[in-house]
Amino acid sequence: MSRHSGGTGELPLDDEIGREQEYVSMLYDRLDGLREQAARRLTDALRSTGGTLQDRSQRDSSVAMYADQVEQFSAVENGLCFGRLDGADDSRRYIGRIGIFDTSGDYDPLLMDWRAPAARPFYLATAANPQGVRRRRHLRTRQRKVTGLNDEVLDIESAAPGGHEELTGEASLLAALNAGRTGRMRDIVETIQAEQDRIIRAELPGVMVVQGGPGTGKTAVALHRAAYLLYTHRRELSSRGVLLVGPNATFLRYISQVLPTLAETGVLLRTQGDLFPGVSAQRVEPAETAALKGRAVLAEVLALAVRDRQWVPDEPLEIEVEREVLTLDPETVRAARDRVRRTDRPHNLARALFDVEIVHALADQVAERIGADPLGGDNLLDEADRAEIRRELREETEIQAALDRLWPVLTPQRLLADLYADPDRIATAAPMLTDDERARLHREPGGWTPADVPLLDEAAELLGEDERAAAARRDRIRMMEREYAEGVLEIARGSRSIDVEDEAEGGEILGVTDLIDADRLLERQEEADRLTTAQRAAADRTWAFGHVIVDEAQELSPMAWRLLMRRCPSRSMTIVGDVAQTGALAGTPSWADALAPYVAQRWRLTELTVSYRTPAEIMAVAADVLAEIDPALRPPRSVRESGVPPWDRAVPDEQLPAELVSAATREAAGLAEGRLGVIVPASRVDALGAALTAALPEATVGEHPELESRVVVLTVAQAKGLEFDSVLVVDPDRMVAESPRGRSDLYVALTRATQRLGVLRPAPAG
Ligand SMILES: Nc1ncnc2c1ncn2[C@@H]1O[C@H](COP(=O)(O)OP(=O)(O)OP(=O)(O)O)[C@@H](O)[C@H]1O
Repeated sequence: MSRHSGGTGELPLDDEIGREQEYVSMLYDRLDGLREQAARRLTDALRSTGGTLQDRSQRDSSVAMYADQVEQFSAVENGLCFGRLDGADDSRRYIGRIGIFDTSGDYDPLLMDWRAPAARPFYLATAANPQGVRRRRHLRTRQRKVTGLNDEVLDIESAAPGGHEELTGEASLLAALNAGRTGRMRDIVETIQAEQDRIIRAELPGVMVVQGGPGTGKTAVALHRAAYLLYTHRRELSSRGVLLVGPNATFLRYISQVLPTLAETGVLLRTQGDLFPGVSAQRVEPAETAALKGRAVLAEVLALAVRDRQWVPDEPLEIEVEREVLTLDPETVRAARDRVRRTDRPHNLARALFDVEIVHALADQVAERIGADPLGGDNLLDEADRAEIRRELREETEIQAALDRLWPVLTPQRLLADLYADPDRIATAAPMLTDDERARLHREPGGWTPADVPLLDEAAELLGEDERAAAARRDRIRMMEREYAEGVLEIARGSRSIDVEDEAEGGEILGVTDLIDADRLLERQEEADRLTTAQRAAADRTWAFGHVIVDEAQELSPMAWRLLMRRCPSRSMTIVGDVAQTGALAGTPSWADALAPYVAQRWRLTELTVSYRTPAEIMAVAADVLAEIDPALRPPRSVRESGVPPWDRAVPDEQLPAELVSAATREAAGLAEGRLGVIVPASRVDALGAALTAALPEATVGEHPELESRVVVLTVAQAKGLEFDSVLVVDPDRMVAESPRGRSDLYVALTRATQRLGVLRPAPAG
């Protein structure tokens, strides 16, 4: 029989586990009850028809609410309850993923949401500062079964000898850190540490930067903060939404499970490449080109590119209208253009003013001609006649065609594609760039890169939204509404499985999805705002989020910052990253530089100092590389040692693929569970990836590698933010040589392992 740590001397462990099992089983019964109730209410709301507009709108919000609840109650199934706090006053509070109340009695909390203020001592209480807590208990569960306990008694005498006072729930923490990785990030709700808790629960307004070395839990903290903010500021944030931006699609897949298991589905996860609705930026370009496009000067280039489209012809422009020729001379066009420009309206919205100016000038010509007094007196036409002429001219296709040439209404995509495609346009728009830089911008149309997205956004601001853009937005919303309606029905269908023992009810629930399909649900809900906030925000470029969280924020270029700041006019932001890990050439080596244009000095810096991922032995290797990046930088302190020294071996280059295969085979075989990451220079990923996948069927490589495979081959850019139990870093010198920020890349590569690290390098020739 095992004993629980920090033994209490009260009951034998098995009895204690038995008691906790009774309580936990009761909580699961309640959870089932809540889920069934929500599923039943969802079914009823879906089935009911008719009523006034207000009834229908109310029903639509009920459908959304109950669908959400069913999802949330299902998502918290694993680890529903993970802790207990015993107070010095003999009170007892159970802590879990959601709050559950005793609805049959006094509404006492049976389970307290980890985000509630009363749950906070679970993360902060220490023996030195027990905050009214006598004992903190971590409960370990597998599915619905309690499998173990860890107790900490919070008084100085009973504190476990050799324990780290600064760690809360040390035994549970170390168990979590040493567990095999699955290829998906897990939440850390059971073992959040005090320095992390302070960041998670920091106040909502303002810009907070979280700087921390590799493995200090920045991503975990960012995700838990999103969940905390939505819980604590629900009313404020539920209508404006929370946006979380990550570095690439692989990373977003890696973290995608975390928020649902915290019962939060309302956060929009996006990469920079997805931040312009309607564009999916998949095209690849050289790092130097991306860096150039990220520079702030591109905002000026785009402004000039827009002005360049406001054309003044060199020669008079002749327009034939009903067999008569009207002439627009350059001076008239220039004067009209200058007057319109002075209004400072975005280009597309200013077009109407330009039309008025030009039509006026043309109408004057017509009036001169047809209204001239043959006797030499004043013109015979009055203002009403002239207005009629203007109205008629405006309808003429020839005139509209001329206006389209002089001041074309443009989409951001059109503007940018035309600019890139034409060296003359680039020359006019970018006089401040060098010849080489201008040459870099030139390219044929065909898809967008992530670095184009902030430029499209900038262009959209300069152009303004015209009718076509508004129509495209409505189409996107319509499409998402359909997906949403299908999602709701899927939840209704899925929720039936909870009811399998209740045949009659189960039959009824199934009946609903037979009765109504997504199209009808969509039609029925025509009048209401049916989409979740996150969905509406995703379709709308001009959406202003209530809070924006950026992970790996050191990678953002100045142009990307401009885009993000537009999405968050309230400047309520959490910016998470590590300037020592900056890989992108346009990324930031300084938070102050990146933020100064938007908030000047009004941002606060918080730091995470302990690495939970990287064991001390591996951190020592990475520390040497960090010192080469900047001798003033200090690596985070590792929370544990793995007892396994990292190895470093040089082999002749021609033998490197074979050596790598055998090292990977060995490492993979040594993993009881967990994952092996093989991180290689970008220029070698194809060849080494092919060698590994040929030899190891469980290996995967590619643009979006399958992270759940046991062996994953990736470049540093792909490995950013990820982790593996064991890591092989291949050809580190080439990694460093491949980019001006190569040392930061190597630092990232060396800090991805939770247990073991091997370095394989080609031996110097001769
Ligand atoms: N309090 C904690 N309890 C349990 N695990 C934790 C805790 N804090 C961090 N971890 C674990 O440490 C690992 C690293 O966390 P995370 O990926 O958030 O670090 P990071 O600072 O974002 O790293 P990087 O800069 O390398 O991307 C993850 O496996 C995470 O679950």
